[in-house]
Amino acid sequence: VDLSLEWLGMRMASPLYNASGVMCRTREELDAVAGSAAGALITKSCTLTPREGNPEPRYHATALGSINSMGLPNEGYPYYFDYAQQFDYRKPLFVSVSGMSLEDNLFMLADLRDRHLPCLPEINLSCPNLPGKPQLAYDFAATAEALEKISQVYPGAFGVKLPPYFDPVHFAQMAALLNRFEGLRFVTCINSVGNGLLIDLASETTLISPKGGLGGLGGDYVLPTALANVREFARLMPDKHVIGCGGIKSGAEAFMHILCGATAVQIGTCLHEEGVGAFARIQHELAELMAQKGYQCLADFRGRLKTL
Ligand SMILES: CC(C)(C)CCc1c(C(=O)O)[nH]c(=O)[nH]c1=O
Repeated sequence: VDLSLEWLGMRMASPLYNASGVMCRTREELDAVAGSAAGALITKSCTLTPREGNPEPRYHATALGSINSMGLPNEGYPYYFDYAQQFDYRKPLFVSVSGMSLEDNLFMLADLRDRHLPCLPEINLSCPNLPGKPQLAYDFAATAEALEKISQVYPGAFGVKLPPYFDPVHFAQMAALLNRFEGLRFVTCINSVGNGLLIDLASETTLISPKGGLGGLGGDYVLPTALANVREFARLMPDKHVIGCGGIKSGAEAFMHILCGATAVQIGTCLHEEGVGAFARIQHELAELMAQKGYQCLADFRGRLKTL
């Protein structure tokens, strides 16, 4: 069974890598992912200057997944761009960018452009918007304007990290918008399902501190939403790659994401809970599943989900 893939001029020995935000804030964490069975790695979303992030507890895992309101804790963009400068590129490296404003995003992307590095940016469209406005990716006009300016500043291939959508009209509007940008070569679906609330029954208290306990959901909680977003955007944007993220904890969910059209898949909650050993385990389970089904390579089943 062959788990390798080639896309956008990059070769990956395995379709699995980390979701931005997990196991990727420090160079030690990034090196652990790079030294694991992961096929690639991506950095924590960075901002212009270092950020402490929100007060703890800001992450909590349950039997069904996780909730987080980290608040973009990161070392500042030069830390990650310097990591990308010294990286050996034996596997692809992506840098996640999530400026606190469009100006910050443009400034960081111009710096990345001028470094002429082999890494590709994944621009986090869940980044904050103007006060009183929803996150950028839920404000279509603002997203269009941002992508226009980003495309002018950054000539190379780039991708975007999308929050989940839940309405067919939103899938259609977002895909039509994203299809206008040639330089936008991939979308990563999905970011955490926003503003959930989990409660500790004994203490009658929220599980995390920030935002009155509201936080982004990951894990089993989000698999159906992640699969729907991957399948809809892969269908609506046939010329772009879709990277699947959300609810992957075994070969089965990795298989399902690829069946929905994902080129590669990212692991978040499961990686946070299990550590980098999850990559080899999930990879083995995926290979087993493919062998049982008689598939030799990922292209044998990618995007082949059947409907009734
Ligand atoms: C939610 C933001 C803080 C605006 C962006 C960073 C981020 C975070 C975070 O740093 O809280 N958590 C997520 O699950 N997804 C994200 O994109």
